[in-house]
Amino acid sequence: MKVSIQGVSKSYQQQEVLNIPELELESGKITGIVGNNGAGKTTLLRAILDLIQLDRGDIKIGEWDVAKCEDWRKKTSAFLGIDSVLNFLTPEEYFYFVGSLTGRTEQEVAELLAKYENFFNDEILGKKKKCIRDFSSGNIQKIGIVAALISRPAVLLLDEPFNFLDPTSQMLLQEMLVDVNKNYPCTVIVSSHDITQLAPICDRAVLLEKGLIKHDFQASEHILEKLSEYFSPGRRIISQ
Ligand SMILES: Nc1ncnc2c1ncn2[C@@H]1O[C@H](COP(=O)(O)OP(=O)(O)OP(=O)(O)O)[C@@H](O)[C@H]1O
Repeated sequence: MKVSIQGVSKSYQQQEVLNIPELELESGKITGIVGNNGAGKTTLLRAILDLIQLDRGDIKIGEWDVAKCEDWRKKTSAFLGIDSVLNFLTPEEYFYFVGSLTGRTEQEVAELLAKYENFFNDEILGKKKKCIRDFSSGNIQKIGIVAALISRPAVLLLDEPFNFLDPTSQMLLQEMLVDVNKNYPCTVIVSSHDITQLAPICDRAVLLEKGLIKHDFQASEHILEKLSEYFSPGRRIISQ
């Protein structure tokens, strides 16, 4: 399912933080959203999820205008950081709750969780009454990411999913994203500063700078090399 962005603008205190005349994120691709601090990555993801009111513009998921209907929500999942996880629940309670929202039985959720056993590394499930807030940041991150995968969405948005994860878990997450993208199939939109983890799995990387699309790299253009060049400290000094 594609995501279409048309004539979008958002300002805070008269400062425009997002201005995207046109952007289409193709169905079934993995798109990376990259940019320096404050570039507008989270704002873009929140706008796609209709969590902020735009000053102008339209965003569609499939044929659904996200601001005008709710149907797209059944096909869309997101992880927007560890603060967005219901941390007073145990992991199991949270997974079954999220599953119930999309009509999954406990058996279906349990089967899906078994698929992520390796990612959980025996740290998440079966911890009795331990609430999510008492887990480490990396493990809360894992809980939030897997919860977003439970509905097997047609569109998946992840904000900084590699944060807090150990190197093995980062590699497993790469495999998980490629798996959902190819096998379900799912349009994956990932914002991250971690270009070494992100670039190898991306079909495309949209680079934001001060709310504008500065570059739009395709996989054939050696995304990691281009991004490494863009983010090199030397370049920032030269351009100042
Ligand atoms: N609710 C808000 N009120 C005021 N300004 C905001 C608000 N939300 C975002 N901004 C501003 O919008 C700009 C873009 O923020 P955003 O969080 O989208 O950037 P980002 O690319 O995700 O940054 P980072 O990499 O640091 O997480 C920033 O200047 C930020 O201060």
